[in-house]
Amino acid sequence: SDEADSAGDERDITLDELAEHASAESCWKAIHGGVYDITDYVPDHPTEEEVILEWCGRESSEAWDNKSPGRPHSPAAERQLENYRIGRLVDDQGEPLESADTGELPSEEQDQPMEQEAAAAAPSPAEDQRLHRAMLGQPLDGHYRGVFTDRGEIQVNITFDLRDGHLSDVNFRHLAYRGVDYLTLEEDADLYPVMVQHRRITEWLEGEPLTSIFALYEPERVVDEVDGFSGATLRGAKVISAMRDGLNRGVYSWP
Ligand code: HEM
Repeated sequence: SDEADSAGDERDITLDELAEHASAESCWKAIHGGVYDITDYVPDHPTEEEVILEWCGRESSEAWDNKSPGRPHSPAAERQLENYRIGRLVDDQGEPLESADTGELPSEEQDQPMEQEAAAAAPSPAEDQRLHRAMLGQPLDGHYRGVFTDRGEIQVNITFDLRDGHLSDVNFRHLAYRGVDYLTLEEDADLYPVMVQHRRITEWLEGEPLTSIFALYEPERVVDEVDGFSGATLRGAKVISAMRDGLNRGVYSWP
């Protein structure tokens, strides 16, 4: 019967035999446990031939699953691939191999990358855009002023403009801590680098969406070390607080 014929066509193929078909004249690939003779398909593949030829004779599951990083081939491509199946990949003992590296079973293969992806995709608090939009609402375009005050001392007074939800002209009107006015520090002052770091914050925010202010909870994302002062010396939380104070007060003046 046909069924017996196609079952008979299914051969056990080792990595050594696979490796003998590594050219355009005879191009075999192993993908998730199957071996495919795609010699006739190569000219039809929708890329430069080199992209697909470099995998001839090799275990190619990684390449198949990542046309570009994270983008697998479509279900239509999978159906097409099955037309070229000639056997299954086995090790020297004749045991089926899911991929050349690990010999994992298909079910394990599928579970693991998804868990890893979910872990990698979970945003840190500084990255959670949905939460940030919920926290900020939809502020109007305009010019804003806000302050952060601690124990009676105004430490941060910041001004900024919003246009289409994006920041511009972010400036400190006042920046002080324990009686030291950072904005009037001389260049040779010990704390001058901290003022430089705060300036970098305002430069970094320029043109960014408003939600990006939350990145300042992790200031090392935003500023490098300056003369031995790390991002940790910055009080990003104060800047965030001052900006949110400005938003709460509402538009200070219209553009
Ligand atoms: C193993 C090495 C392979 C690599 C590195 C590779 C890479 C690519 C790339 C870069 C594209 C570009 C278009 C896009 O981004 O959608 C693509 C599309 C495509 N490839 Fe491959 N490919 C490989 C093998 C194959 C094989 C063996 C087949 C079928 C027998 C195939 C079928 C297709 C099809 C049908 C598309 C159109 C888009 C889709 O349906 O996903 N490819 N491939």
